[in-house]
Amino acid sequence: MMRVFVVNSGSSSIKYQLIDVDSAEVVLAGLLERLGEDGGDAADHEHGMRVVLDRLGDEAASIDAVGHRVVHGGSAFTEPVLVSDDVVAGIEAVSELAPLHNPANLAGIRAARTVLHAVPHVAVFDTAFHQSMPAEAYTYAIDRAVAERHGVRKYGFHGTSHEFVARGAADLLGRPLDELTLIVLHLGNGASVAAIDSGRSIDTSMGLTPLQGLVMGTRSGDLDPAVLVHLHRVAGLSVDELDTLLNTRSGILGLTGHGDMRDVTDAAAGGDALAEAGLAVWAHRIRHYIGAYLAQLGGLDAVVFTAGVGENSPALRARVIDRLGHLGLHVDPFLNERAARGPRIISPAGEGPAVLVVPTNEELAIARATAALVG
Ligand SMILES: Nc1ncnc2c1ncn2[C@@H]1O[C@H](COP(=O)(O)OP(=O)(O)O)[C@@H](O)[C@H]1O
Ligand SMILES: CC(=O)OP(=O)(O)O
Ligand SMILES: [Mg+2]
Repeated sequence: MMRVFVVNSGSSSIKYQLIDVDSAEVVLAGLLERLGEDGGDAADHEHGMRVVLDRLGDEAASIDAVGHRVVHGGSAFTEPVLVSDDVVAGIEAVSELAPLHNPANLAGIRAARTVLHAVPHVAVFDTAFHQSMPAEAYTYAIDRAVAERHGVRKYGFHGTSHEFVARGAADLLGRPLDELTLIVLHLGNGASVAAIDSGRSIDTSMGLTPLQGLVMGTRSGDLDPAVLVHLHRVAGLSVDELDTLLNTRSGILGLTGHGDMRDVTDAAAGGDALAEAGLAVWAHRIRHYIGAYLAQLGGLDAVVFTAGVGENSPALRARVIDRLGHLGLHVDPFLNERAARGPRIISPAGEGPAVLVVPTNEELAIARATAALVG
């Protein structure tokens, strides 16, 4: 029986779960917030880890290994690794590619290694699953020397989720993963699409950073890169202001004034024209990627919805799929709308690709990867 303590460390929070890997049981889960702020749960990540261990009480002694979510692994990390001083240095080396995420992930790793020094630690990367993309998919068409010098290419994120969900889709369809072509829509606060051929990612919508691709809660996703130059020149926005605009004041929030998809769907249902227009842009972008990835895959067995929005909103799933009947994609209103939680098929039986809902579980996937590595 192996127990893995899973840590998802953000800049001001630590999310954690203690998971019994064999039974997939979550023994304990929690969240520390507002680290470093007045009245927050702890002064810094190391104090935070000590607070977490206090909360675990007697269960702390049962931890066999620690699994850490690391958002950016650059090109160096193609699978989960045992954390060593060299690995910490390697993660640090790619941190400038993910300034919003990696420094916080590293703070969590350092704190946890100090406080839980007797057990092995494993880093599991969001980027790893997408390292199978071919060069034509990950290459940006800019000067090669500039791109190579600065590590500028598409990396892709949410890989732990895309891989977990692809396996779940194969189980649900009762077919081997290596015979399937899948388009996975991870629609949470951050959102991305992956084209998966025979269990391998061949393209994905996020890029150098988690800003590219779909319209997200607060992130713009795709735009003409000249928008940045234009706003700098005509509006005088600085680099930091542009960064903040695109990452925190754009996306659904920027279009509708609401950051939470539940509020947007409520507002649209109540006749709010901006909410309706925002959802139209959101769905248009998703359909754009479904069409592109159908072409790249050369065939399609299933479209799979996952994460907060994808798992919980029948109305938004229908909004995406209802205009894709010409591709053979349909949702059955009864199957789509019925209250259910587990993996399920929501398309009518018959011809054409299936449409599925497969709940993601990044923490369980990290726990399993950690257990597999420390054996
Ligand atoms: N019933 C629902 N209808 C629409 N959106 C929902 C529903 N339930 C959850 N969501 C949305 O899911 C998003 C959060 O998804 P989640 O995968 O938990 O994100 P993250 O892990 O990136 O924080 C929020 O925007 C929330 O509004
Ligand atoms: C990589 C990323 O966008 O993660 P999240 O969805 O947790 O913001
Ligand atoms: Mg998420």
